[in-house]
Amino acid sequence: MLSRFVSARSFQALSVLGRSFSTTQQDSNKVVILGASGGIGQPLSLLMKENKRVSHLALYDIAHTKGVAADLSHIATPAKVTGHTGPEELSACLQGADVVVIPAGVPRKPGMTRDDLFNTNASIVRDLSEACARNCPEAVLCIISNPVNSTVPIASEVFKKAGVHNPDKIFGVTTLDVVRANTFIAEAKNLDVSQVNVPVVGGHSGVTIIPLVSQATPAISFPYADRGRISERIQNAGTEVVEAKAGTGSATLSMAYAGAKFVNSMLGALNGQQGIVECAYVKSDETEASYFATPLLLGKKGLEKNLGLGKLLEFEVELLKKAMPELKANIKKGEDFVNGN
Ligand SMILES: NC(=O)c1ccc[n+]([C@@H]2O[C@H](COP(=O)([O-])OP(=O)(O)OC[C@H]3O[C@@H](n4cnc5c(N)ncnc54)[C@H](O)[C@@H]3O)[C@@H](O)[C@H]2O)c1
Ligand SMILES: O=C(O)C[C@H](O)C(=O)O
Repeated sequence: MLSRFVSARSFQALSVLGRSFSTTQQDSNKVVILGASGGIGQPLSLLMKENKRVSHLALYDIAHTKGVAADLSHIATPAKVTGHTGPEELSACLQGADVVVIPAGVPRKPGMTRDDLFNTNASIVRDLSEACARNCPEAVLCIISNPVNSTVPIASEVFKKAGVHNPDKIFGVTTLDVVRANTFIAEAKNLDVSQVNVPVVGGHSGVTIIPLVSQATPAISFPYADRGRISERIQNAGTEVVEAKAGTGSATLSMAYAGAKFVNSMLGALNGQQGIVECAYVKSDETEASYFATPLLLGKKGLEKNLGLGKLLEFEVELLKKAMPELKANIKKGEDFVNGN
């Protein structure tokens, strides 16, 4: 009940903010983007440059960052933009950060799973997390790099090793799953998409993505077969984009939109806005998986209250059961990677 109530309020707050996710208020926040020259990094940086909550936008990548920063710096919005290239410029980029967003790493090609990215992206996220733990241990981390089911545990283990772990400040960004669920369900039911909010829980890969259509706002229902079809489409939406892009990458523009939405919510909460709820993948006691996405009430210190799973339909309980083995294996793989097991 609380979850419904808070979700609806947060949804109204976001509606008021409008589609650019900017506010009329000028806050003083440093946002860092690691992987800023990439397919997600560039449009996400553009959206962050437009956000009035951002006073300093610091962009880091191993290549092309100076050009992206110079380009964005000409936009007539208040955020100061700095560009940082290569490991020797990483510490300066991170110092004083309030929020660090990580879209660094390789994307999928057709035929690959997100777990197939582990070999390349695990060490990228580990090394960037080590730099965060050293330079901005108090910052909120928003991890986009796949496989999210494993990269979030990797970052947490790195922070634990450094003695600075705060589970309320490490988030796997699963907002794109919610954005897709809202879009597909609004289309199917001929609703105004700006009024639709569908929680998506679990992880961020295939069967671990669990849309909770029974908890949608406004309340909707589907016949059993349609419920199965729409849930599968939400679970496979990333693959739909990977196949349409035919070897040139995965979702970038919709991910930038989703990332900007999540970071704007986070900045709002960190700066004292109340009642902000987003689904994200965090350290969790809600299920037998030690990391799990659920609706979260955000606050001045990051995660304020996990709003949990709520009441599930039998259909959703079955989805949850199917997700567990893959999710638990992905989490263990990430933890073992850092701890050398
Ligand atoms: N969480 C989600 O919902 C979601 C959605 C879409 C994509 N993704 C993931 O986001 C990641 C990035 O996707 P993309 O399309 O932007 O890829 P991309 O290849 O276009 O961009 C990645 C960027 O990361 C940079 N990079 C590589 N190693 C780095 C390092 N050590 N430090 C800093 N930067 C580094 C590259 O130079 C490049 O600019 C992928 O892993 C993809 O699977 C996640
Ligand atoms: O599908 C991918 O590989 C990228 C991302 O996780 C997505 O959901 O679009």
